[in-house]
Amino acid sequence: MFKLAPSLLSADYWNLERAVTPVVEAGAEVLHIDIMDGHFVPNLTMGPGITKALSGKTNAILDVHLMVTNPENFVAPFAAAGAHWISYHIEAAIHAHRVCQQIKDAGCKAGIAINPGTPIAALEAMIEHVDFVLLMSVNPGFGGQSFIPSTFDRLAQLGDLIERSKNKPFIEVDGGVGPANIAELYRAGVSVAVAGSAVFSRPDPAAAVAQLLNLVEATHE
Ligand SMILES: O=C(CO)[C@H](O)[C@H](O)COP(=O)(O)O
Repeated sequence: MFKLAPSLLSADYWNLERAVTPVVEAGAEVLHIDIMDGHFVPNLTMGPGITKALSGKTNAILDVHLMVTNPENFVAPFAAAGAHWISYHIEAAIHAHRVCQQIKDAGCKAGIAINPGTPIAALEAMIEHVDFVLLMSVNPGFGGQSFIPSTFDRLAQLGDLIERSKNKPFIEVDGGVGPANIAELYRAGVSVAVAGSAVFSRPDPAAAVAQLLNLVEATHE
């Protein structure tokens, strides 16, 4: 089942409740929470406090994307704060297998994220272990960037890798997702699409969610 994951990076931090409630009511089942450390990526965002503030206040899945070095230091605090899914970067994890196990032991789904410049083959050893792959379709660090078209080739490569694997992680795509590409991404095997500016920078975020979900739904007609 396809899920839309609005990214809080583009939400109104002044009143998160007012930002989040209508998009969840409009059908967004996942809230994507971007954690940036100013080191792995050149930007700073939030810590576990925001995740904790949302935990128990919404039915949405809390999807924490760690764009940090030393991800092993941040699994426990985000799991304790109420994260349901936690992803970390293959480029940042020296002990990728250990981090995956930490996430699962904490009771969360484990995702491995990969940057546009990293070969898909880098995921080979982890594909048997993770619950999902977070394929970046922009270079991480900022919202509102343009979707990188070669993501579609990479989706095909990732699909082949998953096909050869006994484990079947789902695919989440993040960056530059909007009305122009969401249906094609779904057809290419994406189960969860992150959308920041295409939801929260629109005048009516709930209507934007409905439009994006309808575009996916229309592929079944
Ligand atoms: O991880 C991210 C940036 O690193 C964001 O989740 C992503 O960029 C979403 O924003 P937009 O949909 O505006 O591209």
